Amino acid sequence: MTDTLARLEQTIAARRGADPASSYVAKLTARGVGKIAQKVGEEATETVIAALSGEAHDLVGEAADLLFHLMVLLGAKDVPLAAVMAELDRREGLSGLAEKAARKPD
Ligand SMILES: N=c1c2ncn([C@@H]3O[C@H](COP(=O)(O)OP(=O)(O)OP(=O)(O)O)[C@@H](O)[C@H]3O)c2ncn1[C@@H]1O[C@H](COP(=O)(O)O)[C@@H](O)[C@H]1O
Repeated sequence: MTDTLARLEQTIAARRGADPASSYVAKLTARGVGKIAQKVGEEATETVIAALSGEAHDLVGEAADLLFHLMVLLGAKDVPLAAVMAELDRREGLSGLAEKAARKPD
């Protein structure tokens, strides 16, 4: 799963400077961070709508669009996927500590 996102990160990095006529990543990147962020917002909204009123396969499609555009945004801001994964790992560790503390006898 993480491998898929890691491969996508590499593909996006490789395509960013390609010809916008042949690459959606290049075309979107050329329009700037504001446009990329706007696309993330739109895809997030479409994901919410699919979750509330669509079929499961609609949600899968919209979630894929959202993740893809989020990856383009991270790339445009030079934020590596590894940094996001590390933050999730850190939170997982925190939640483990909280669980241990809760289980600790008085
Ligand atoms: N995962 C995706 C992916 N998901 C969605 N999309 C594109 O995202 C676009 C979203 O469509 P929209 O109608 O929302 O956007 P739009 O038509 O540009 O309209 P605007 O809102 O921008 O005006 C479509 O053109 C989809 O093809 C993607 N384009 C590329 N990828 C990945 O990126 C790789 C590199 O793609 P290229 O840069 O095109 O080579 C591909 O091999 C894929 O792995």
